[in-house]
Formats: sequence, C-alpha cells, structure tokens
Amino acid sequence: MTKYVIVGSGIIGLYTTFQLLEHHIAPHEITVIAEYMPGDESINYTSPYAGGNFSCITGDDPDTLEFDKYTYLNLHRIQKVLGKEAGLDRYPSVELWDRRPAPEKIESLSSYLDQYDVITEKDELDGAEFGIRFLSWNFNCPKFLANFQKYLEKQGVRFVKKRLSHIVQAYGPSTKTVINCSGIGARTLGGVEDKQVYPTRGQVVVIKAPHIMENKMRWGDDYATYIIKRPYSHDQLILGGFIQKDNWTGDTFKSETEDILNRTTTLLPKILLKNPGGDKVEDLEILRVAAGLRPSRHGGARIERESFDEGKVLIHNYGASGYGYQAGLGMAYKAVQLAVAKSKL
Ligand SMILES: Cc1cc2nc3c(=O)[nH]c(=O)nc-3n(C[C@H](O)[C@H](O)[C@H](O)COP(=O)(O)OP(=O)(O)OC[C@H]3O[C@@H](n4cnc5c(N)ncnc54)[C@H](O)[C@@H]3O)c2cc1C
Repeated sequence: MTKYVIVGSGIIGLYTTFQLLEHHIAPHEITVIAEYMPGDESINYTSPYAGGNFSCITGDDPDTLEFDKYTYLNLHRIQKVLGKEAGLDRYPSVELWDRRPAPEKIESLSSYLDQYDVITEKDELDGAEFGIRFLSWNFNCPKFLANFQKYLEKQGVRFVKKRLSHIVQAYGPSTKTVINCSGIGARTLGGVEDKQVYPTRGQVVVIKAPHIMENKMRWGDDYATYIIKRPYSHDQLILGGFIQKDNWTGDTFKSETEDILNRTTTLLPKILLKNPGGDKVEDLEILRVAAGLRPSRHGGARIERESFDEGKVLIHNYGASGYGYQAGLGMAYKAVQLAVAKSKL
C-alpha cells in the first residue's frame, strides 16, 4: 500500500527515497513516479549529465553550507550499501579561486573536509587569491543513478514510469504524502508551476585519460573551469564548463568544446601527457560532448511542506541547481524530516 510517493527519479528523488528508508518507512509503502528514469536521457532530466563531484561550487548561505556538509559526511553510508563499484569513489581535489571566497564558506569547509590544506605555493596558486586541497567524492553519474535505483528496488520500493500533468495525479487512494523532486519540471508541473525555477546550462567534454586520478577546479567571476575524474568508467575524465543562466538549449557547440579543452589543459597541462595522439589539444580522445540544464531557482532550493487537500501533505524538494549530488543528501534529510513531522507544521 503506497503511503509515500516521490515524484522524480533524479538524484534528488533517489536521495529522498533513501532518507525515507533511513527514517524507517517501509519500502513497500514508497512509490517513485517519474517521466524519466536512470538509463534515460533527455534535456528535461539533468542528473545523468552532471560531472560530478563534491566541489566548492555552492554559495555561502547557511542552508546550502549545511546541506553540503551533511552530504559530504554521510555519503559513505550510501557507498557502503551500494558498494564502491556502483559509481561513487574518492579522489584528491585542488580548487582555486580568482577572488577569495567568503570567510563563512572557508570556515565551514575547513571544519569537515578530509585532508583539507590551504595552498600557499605561488606556482600552484597561479595568480589565484585562494586555493585548497582536500579529498573529494566523485560520482559516475549515469552508473550511480542506475545502481541506486536497483538497490532501492531490491529493498521493495516501486518505480512507475509516468508523466504527470498535475501534482494531484501523484496521489493514489492510500497516499498521504507526496514529495515533489521534479527538478526543472517544477516550472511546468501543474499545481506547482514555480516560475522562480530557471535553467543554468552547462556543456561538458568527456575524454579518455587513464593517467589523471584527481580533480582540479578554478572559479572566476565569469567562468568556471573544472576537471573531474569519473570513477569506474574505463578512464573517463569530465572537462567543463559553462554556467549559463536562462539558456534552455540542449544543443552542444564546437566553439564551447574548444574553449573547454583550452581552459582545462591550461589548468592541468598533464592531461596532454600520455595523450595517445600526441601533445596537441586537438589530438585528445574525445568520447562525448553533452549539455545539461541545472535546475536553478531564484531564492534557492525549495524545501517546504504544504498541507494539501483533506489531510494530504505535499513536500517540495527541488532547485538543486549545480549541486544536487554534493548537497542533495542534506536536502533530502530536511525534506524527509518535514514529511515525517506528522501534523506539527
Ligand atoms: C553540466 C553539469 C554538471 C554538473 N556537475 C555537478 C557536480 O559536479 N556535482 C553536483 O553535485 N551537481 C552537479 N550538477 C547538478 C546536478 O546534476 C543537479 O543538481 C541534479 O541532477 C538535479 O537533480 P534533480 O533530481 O533535482 O533533477 P532531475 O535529474 O532533472 O530529475 C527530475 C525528475 O523529475 C521527473 N519529472 C519532472 N517533471 C515531471 C512530471 N511532470 N511528471 C513526471 N516526472 C517528472 C523527471 O522525469 C526526473 O525523473 C551538474 C549539472 C550539469 C548540467
């Protein structure tokens, strides 16, 4: 008998389902309904296109800092039940900022990141005002999503592939709580239609680079350059990127690919070492170029509880923008706390 329905099978829907199980909700009482499931690809399904790792991309508001911290400190629980080869592993990271980040961000990161170290060497800083090293979490996003779904199904959670035109369609006769994890879909889903939701487009280039076993990121005022090792992927390296507000296109562009390759090989020149085709950027072995839409929201992620028709409850959990993997477990924890809070709120 379904008591809880999760709308959405992206990383936010899956983390939220996991948190329901952690809160001792019986798996057979949970159904996930989504138009797109792990293994599908669509510009309306962001999660397969993420880099993805834990980085310092997030802002410095207290909620997001907490979501990051919770996720970073609790991902090992998911790694334990899924197994490493499910697509979640750890690699060293270097992050450089053209301008020093806010003190509250540095204070928060330094309080929990494993192997945290402030970079002082001038040549490593390369003109940046601030830089750190730490041990990150890396996701093989498509593989991780598929294995996560498989794990949840094995526990007894039901997955139903269906497009909803209105949120009321998520309620069955025995459903008491719906958790809306519809990502960019929250903008158009009837009964939600949140016009604060907007896309932030990114393009990535996937290359083969077996010798790179690390991440490196550089954050500027008007650019973001990142290199992300993809675990258990036969040596894929994700190169990015772009952060383009209000750009809805899923098309990819040669000019952006060239820009990404130039920026990333400048940031980490050893990408070009052991290049099967020689040491020229144009000889890199490109496996794929892809674009995705980060589900951003003016005012930040929406994690809220609404009372909805005859004692039924609707919880929202969307707007994870560029940080669904690295902050989403914390977002899901908050959403599930709201869901199990009975009628207190
Ligand atoms: C290029 C790029 C790089 C990124 N890198 C990183 C990174 O390194 N680290 C990180 O943490 N994050 C990263 N992100 C961000 C991350 O991918 C997103 O935050 C995350 O995928 C959002 O997940 P979601 O579950 O909210 O949305 P989605 O993955 O889009 O899932 C939404 C779900 O809702 C369903 N849905 C929507 N509307 C309906 C409807 N009407 N009826 C039925 N189902 C519906 C969809 O079918 C889907 O299943 C990156 C994103 C991009 C584009």
